[in-house]
Amino acid sequence: MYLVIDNIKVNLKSKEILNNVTFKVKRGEVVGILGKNGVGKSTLLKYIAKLLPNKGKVYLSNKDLHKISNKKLAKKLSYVSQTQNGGFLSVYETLLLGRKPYFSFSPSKEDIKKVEQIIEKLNLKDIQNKKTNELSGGELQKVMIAKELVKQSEILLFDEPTNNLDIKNQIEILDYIKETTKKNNLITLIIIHDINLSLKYCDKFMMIKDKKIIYEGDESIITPSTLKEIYEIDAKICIYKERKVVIY
Ligand SMILES: Nc1ncnc2c1ncn2[C@@H]1O[C@H](COP(=O)(O)OP(=O)(O)OP(=O)(O)O)[C@@H](O)[C@H]1O
Repeated sequence: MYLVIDNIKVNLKSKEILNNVTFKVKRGEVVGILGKNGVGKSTLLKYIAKLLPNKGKVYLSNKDLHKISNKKLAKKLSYVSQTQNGGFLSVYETLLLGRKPYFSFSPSKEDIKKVEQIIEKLNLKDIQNKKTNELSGGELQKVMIAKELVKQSEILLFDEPTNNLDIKNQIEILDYIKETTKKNNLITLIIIHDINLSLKYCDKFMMIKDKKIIYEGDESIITPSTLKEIYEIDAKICIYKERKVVIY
């Protein structure tokens, strides 16, 4: 079963941002989206998450996800944006809110169990009673990722999920995202600027330029020449412990 994006076109304020974007992602795969600032990476994720005026042509098992109710879509798909705002709810309450698509008035034992599991897994115990507007940027980012992960949806969309995190937290979050994608056969799309991190965690890559995906495939598409074309940089690639590493 695949997530299929079929020839989408996105205009924002009458400017064409994406045109002729088509791809499919297999279950169990983490796909890294690469490209320069402003090429439309976030726009692509927002489109899939049904957050833009343009809609349609996003299929999961032949079903157009934009034609199901928002409540059903909220269960199927999780989206974490690039910027986060805290509020007056505590971390614990915020995580419970992540389970909201599954309950009407009060959370079930199952919802509470899932929240406690993610607190444990992502080491959030020390901050669970803090209000989210009293967290550091990195803590807040981690909580907002956890809030989406606790939903256990089939499709995970992350827009630079680790940009505020220290290296230990980056590894912890990306390890968990990869582990849960494999274990639960999810579909994960992740915008990531650190190419070496993307090489460590992504199974496939999409490179965006000129409003479309110009390269798509496994790590073999990450080469000095594609990096030059995408980012206009001179990079070298070496192999360290059987892993491809990009040197800028
Ligand atoms: N609400 C909007 N209205 C009009 N134009 C927009 C809007 N949001 C984004 N854009 C424009 O769309 C283009 C793509 O933006 P997008 O945020 O998708 O880029 P990106 O590749 O995610 O960039 P970055 O790496 O900097 O996050 C940019 O030129 C941006 O100015």
